[in-house]
Amino acid sequence: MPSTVTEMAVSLWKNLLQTTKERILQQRRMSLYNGAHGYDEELLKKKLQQFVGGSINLFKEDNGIGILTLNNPKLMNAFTGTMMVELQERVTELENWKDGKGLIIYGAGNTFCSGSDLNAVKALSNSQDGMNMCMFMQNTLTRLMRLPLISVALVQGKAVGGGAELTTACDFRLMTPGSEIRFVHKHMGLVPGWGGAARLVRIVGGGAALQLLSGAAKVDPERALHLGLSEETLSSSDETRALEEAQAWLSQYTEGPASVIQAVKKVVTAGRELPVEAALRTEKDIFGTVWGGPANLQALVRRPKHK
Ligand SMILES: CC[C@H](C(=O)O)C(=O)SCCNC(=O)CCNC(=O)[C@H](O)C(C)(C)COP(=O)(O)OP(=O)(O)OC[C@H]1O[C@@H](n2cnc3c(N)ncnc32)[C@H](O)[C@@H]1OP(=O)(O)O
Repeated sequence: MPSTVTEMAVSLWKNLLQTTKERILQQRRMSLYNGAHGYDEELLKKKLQQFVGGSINLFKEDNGIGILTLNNPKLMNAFTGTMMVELQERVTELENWKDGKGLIIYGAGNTFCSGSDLNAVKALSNSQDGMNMCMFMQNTLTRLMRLPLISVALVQGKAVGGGAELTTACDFRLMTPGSEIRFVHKHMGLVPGWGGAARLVRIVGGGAALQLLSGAAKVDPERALHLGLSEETLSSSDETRALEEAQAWLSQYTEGPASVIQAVKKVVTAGRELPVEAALRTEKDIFGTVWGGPANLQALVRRPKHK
């Protein structure tokens, strides 16, 4: 039990900080869909587990950058059922990564991802399974988008269908020479269902999104840059070199303590997603987690000049 007034104040402040952190974490994890939407996640997961193959691998580097690999190169890294479930597991792992600052998503074998595995999709083509898969992937990709990490999709080769949608769940896209992003859904008699349309409109605007979806056009690095869909065209399309380039690009934004980088991403997420008053209140809460924190106190001692 705290005895002095100072100890009580410190204990109160710690409790407040903890509650704020828990509330922010809870908001981030909150799923878009649950039982109230007719969504039965456990049932869907059982079905997805029947479509095996490939893997989603996560390597957490000491510098706070996570490397997430879509690994099913035989099928151009198409998402099998087990890969969908694994992606959800990796996102949970990333949500709990205290030292994380950044994330790079890329595909094995010099290509990004060709969407969902058409073999699985065929077997799940009834409307209830389709809706459940759509809700499952929207939940996962929304959580991915809201991770307190600065995320980059490294697009080599092709990002097609659901693969194109996945790139839009990242904060940034970097493309290698000769690569393409293509929303082919129209040619499959579909529209995006993994949240890709909603996110694309926010990235490139309504007009350009309409053109890309209705034209199912191949977007090369030059057009992607022009549209603001990609940040930069890397110089190498070699897997190892492109990954090094992407890491170097990302490091300019991830330098500094994890607590501060994570707070930066959280205020931007709030600004992107919430009405302005709610975003301001969230910003205040997040500010409270860094104000008077170790990085802030050290900076006050150092008194750096920002010339
Ligand atoms: C909401 C998401 C949405 C949904 O399903 O609901 C989607 O994701 S829709 C989009 C689904 N994806 C596709 O329709 C892609 C179909 N594939 C292709 O167009 C091409 O394969 C392409 C452009 C990705 C790559 O072409 P490339 O010439 O470079 O390679 P191959 O065609 O020879 O492909 C090698 C090998 O991979 C198999 N493959 C590729 N993508 C898929 C896929 N999505 N599912 C299953 N299998 C896939 C392809 O059939 C080849 O295998 P093979 O045994 O040699 O025929």
